[in-house]
Amino acid sequence: MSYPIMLDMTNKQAVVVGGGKVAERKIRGLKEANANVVVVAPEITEYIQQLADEGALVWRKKYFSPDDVEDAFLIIAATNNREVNKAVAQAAQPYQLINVVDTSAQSNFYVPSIVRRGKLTIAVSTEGASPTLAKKISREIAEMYDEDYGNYIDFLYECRQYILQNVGDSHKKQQLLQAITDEEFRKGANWEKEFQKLFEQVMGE
Ligand SMILES: C[C@@]1(CC(=O)O)C2=NC(=C\c3[nH]c(c(CCC(=O)O)c3CC(=O)O)Cc3[nH]c(c(CC(=O)O)c3CCC(=O)O)/C=C3\N/C(=C\2)[C@@H](CCC(=O)O)[C@]3(C)CC(=O)O)/[C@H]1CCC(=O)O
Ligand SMILES: NC(=O)c1ccc[n+]([C@@H]2O[C@H](COP(=O)([O-])OP(=O)(O)OC[C@H]3O[C@@H](n4cnc5c(N)ncnc54)[C@H](O)[C@@H]3O)[C@@H](O)[C@H]2O)c1
Repeated sequence: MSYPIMLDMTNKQAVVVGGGKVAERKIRGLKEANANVVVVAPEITEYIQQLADEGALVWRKKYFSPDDVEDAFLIIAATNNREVNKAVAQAAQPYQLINVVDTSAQSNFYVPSIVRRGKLTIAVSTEGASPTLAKKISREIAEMYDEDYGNYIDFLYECRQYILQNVGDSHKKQQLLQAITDEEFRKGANWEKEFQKLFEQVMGE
């Protein structure tokens, strides 16, 4: 059984070996998470080229060599050559995060299928058993949580900060934190106003 975590990749170096369509998908995810991306490949897709042109990533136009991953926090081996991918895995130190896209046994993490709604991230993984099913399930979940959830989560964040700062009584704190996540509350037309009402009510009790 794997241990699921959310990684803060801000300003951390991610080295992606290979520049094809699988590498591209991983790079999209890494860029979304503000990683410093380095791509090592003799050839890259149009999209990766575009990012390189914009200076949004560093392209080392070359075949892989072990020194490419020396400074990496996270490594993805995504070439179409199993032997090269294996060499990348072997170059990784035990303390580096490594994902080999064609041999999960050489990886120490999998990339899940995700749904994002602002600060809400839902990750689905089958631990490599069926990436297709993981994708299917995450598409089903995407239907359940519409785009507006992003705004709602931002609002919850603000509310929670306010509650933590202003409410000492742990029971009332709990009551408020619970109430703002009620389905009924979320469906309300004016969250701010409803929260104010709720706050006064609970604090007045
Ligand atoms: C979720 C997602 C995330 C992402 O990549 O961003 C992801 N694969 C996705 C799609 C996808 N991958 C494949 C197909 C074609 C159909 C099929 O074969 O089923 C499709 C479907 C499609 O493309 O539509 C083929 C495939 N994938 C792997 C192998 C090798 C192997 O199994 O050994 C092969 C066979 C290669 C071959 O021989 O051709 C391995 C892995 N793929 C994983 C992740 C990790 C485990 C995920 C999990 O926990 O289940 C793992 C172990 C390693 C890793 O890459 O981290 C992403 C969906 C993104 C989305 O939501 O849109
Ligand atoms: N994990 C996944 O989600 C997933 C999904 C589909 C396929 N795959 C596997 O991923 C592999 C890659 O698929 P793809 O469609 O991206 O392939 P692709 O042919 O589009 O791209 C291969 C890339 O590897 C580069 N490359 C080849 N030799 C290299 C070397 N020695 N050093 C550096 N770069 C090198 C090429 O220049 C190219 O950019 C496939 O072999 C397949 O087994 C994984």
